[in-house]
Amino acid sequence: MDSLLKHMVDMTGHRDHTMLDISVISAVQELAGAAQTRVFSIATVRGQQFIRSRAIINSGSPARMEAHSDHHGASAPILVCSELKACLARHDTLAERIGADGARTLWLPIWIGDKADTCLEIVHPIPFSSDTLHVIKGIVSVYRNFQNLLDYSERDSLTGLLNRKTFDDQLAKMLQAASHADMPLAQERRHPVSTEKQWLAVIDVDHFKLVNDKFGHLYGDEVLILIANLLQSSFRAQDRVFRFGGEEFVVLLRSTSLDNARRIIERFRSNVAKYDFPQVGNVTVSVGFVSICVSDAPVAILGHADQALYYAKSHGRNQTCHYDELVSSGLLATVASNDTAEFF
Ligand SMILES: Nc1nc2c(ncn2[C@@H]2O[C@H](COP(=O)(O)OP(=O)(O)OP(=O)(O)O)[C@@H](O)[C@H]2O)c(=O)[nH]1
Repeated sequence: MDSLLKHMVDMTGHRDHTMLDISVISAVQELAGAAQTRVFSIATVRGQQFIRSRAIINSGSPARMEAHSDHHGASAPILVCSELKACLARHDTLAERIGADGARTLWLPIWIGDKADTCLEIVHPIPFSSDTLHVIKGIVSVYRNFQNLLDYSERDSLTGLLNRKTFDDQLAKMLQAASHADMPLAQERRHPVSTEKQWLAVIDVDHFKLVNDKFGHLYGDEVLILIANLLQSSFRAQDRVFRFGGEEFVVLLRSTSLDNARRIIERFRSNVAKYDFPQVGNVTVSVGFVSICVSDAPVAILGHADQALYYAKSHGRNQTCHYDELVSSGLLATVASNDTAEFF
């Protein structure tokens, strides 16, 4: 019982999804005496379900995060766990596979509302006793509630998008991980190591004050919600969309080429321009984007994207501008300061 309480205190002491994952698999592993415990994400891409391992613990070893770049490998079609696929289709909470040697693999999807995008997997050489199963289910319930709470604190209440604080955390983590690992971030702006990079786009609704003034704040709010929906449907599952504040949004685009980044951003911009907003009619957005360099400070990366956005705003709006192109064509100037570049 002491051990269970210790794990509960540990799990609920975290303010971070990764640490919560690590503590839940450590708790399950110890309390169930499992051979292996894993937590993975379940994502649907073009109608197909995939699983992606997030953290794992093997008997006798410490728990660890599953390190992988955001784009390549690491995902497996859910068909490798056919029992889990069937369980998800039934909206059920438990699936089991019995191996030829009698070993059990247990899957416990974490349902939040009618969505399960996280699952625990426990491998055990023999069947679990009903008491152990009861404890595991209890841990899963605490994990689900706490994940729900963390999710709530990371999101903007109007649009449901990730909020500014989450953006700050995720960009800092992305830069930190890239500086320790061989991730496809540009090392230096003039010498990219790969044609695939991470990108940051800042999006601002054009003349949004006019929408509020003419139609009122409720219609203004509805426009923001509909733009958030268009953002989520226009970008890919591995990209991250944030509401930065007011009528400004930020997208982190993962591992793609300049041409792809531009095409995806332009697809979104034109989706907004074509959309018939109830009552309000036509709304447009301007976008500034930049490649993320591991050597740049977050404030400099945002500053560059903002400069490109400002250029788009002051040259007609309803357009996408790429920071590096503006600089190389002489339309924006940079001044080298101590360790970053600044603009005037
Ligand atoms: N309805 C609504 N309005 C908001 C919200 N947050 C910020 N705003 C409004 O967004 C407007 C932003 O106006 P400005 O910064 O002047 O920019 P703009 O009118 O979009 O003009 P440009 O950016 O130059 O195209 C202000 O009127 C804010 O009150 C919100 O959550 N809901």
